[in-house]
Amino acid sequence: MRPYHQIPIVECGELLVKIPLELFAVESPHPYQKLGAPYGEHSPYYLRQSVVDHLIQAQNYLHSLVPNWQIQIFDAYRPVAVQQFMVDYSFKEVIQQQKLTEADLSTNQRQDIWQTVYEIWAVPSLDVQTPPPHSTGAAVDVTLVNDRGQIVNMGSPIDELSQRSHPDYYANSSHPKAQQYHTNRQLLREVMLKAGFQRNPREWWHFSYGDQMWAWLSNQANPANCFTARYGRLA
Ligand SMILES: C[C@@H](N)C(=O)N[C@H](C)C(=O)O
Ligand SMILES: [Zn+2]
Repeated sequence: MRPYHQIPIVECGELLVKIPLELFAVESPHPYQKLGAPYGEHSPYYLRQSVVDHLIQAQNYLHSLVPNWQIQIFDAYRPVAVQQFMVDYSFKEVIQQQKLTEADLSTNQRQDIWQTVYEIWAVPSLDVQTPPPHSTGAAVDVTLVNDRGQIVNMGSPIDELSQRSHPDYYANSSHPKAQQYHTNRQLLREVMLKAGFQRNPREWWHFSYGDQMWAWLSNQANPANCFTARYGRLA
C-alpha cells in the first residue's frame, strides 16, 4: 500500500480515448510492446478524455514558452497484465545486472530486488481500490523534444531503477550539465502542472490527472483540498 491508496475512487465513467498522436512526439516503437508485453486488444496510446484534453493544454503552454518544442509520449494506458509483465521483466533485469541467478536467490536477496523494482513500479494489484496508476487511463510518462527534434536530456532515461529518477536528483548540483538537467525537468514539470497534472515524487517523467496519486498529491499541496479520485481501473 502507498499513501495515495487511501484516497477513495468515485469512478466518473469517462471514456478511454485514443491520444491524437499527430499532435505530439511519440517514443517508437513503443518501449513495452517491443518487449512483448501482453496488450491484447488494448493499446498504450489511450487515456481518459479529460486527461488527453489536459495533455493538449500542457503542450500549448510548452509552445508559448519554447516554440516548436513537443511533449514526447513514452507510455500511457497500461492494463494490469502489462503492469505485471513489466514488474516481472524489471525483476529479471535487476538479477541480470547484478549477475545473479534467480534459482539461487536467498529470501533476503529476493526481497531486496522486489523492493528495488517497487521503488518506481506500482504493484500490479487487481484490487479495485488500489489500481496501478496507468491502468486507470489517467497516468502518462512523458519527456520533451526540442525544436531540432532532439530528445531533451533529463540526466537519466525513463524507467531507470536508480536515484537519478528522483525529480530533484540534480537540484543542488553546481555542475553546469546537472543544472541544465534540472532546468529541463523543471520545464516539463511546469507545463504539466500548469495544465492540472501532478508529478510522481519518485519519477521525473510520470504525471497524472484525476487518479488516486493526483488526488493525494493535490491534497498534500493544499490541505484545504479534499479531492477524491475520478478514475479507477479499466482492465
Ligand atoms: C516505472 C514507470 N514507468 C511507472 O509508470 N511507474 C509508476 C509508479 C507505475 O508503475 O504506475
Ligand atoms: Zn508512469
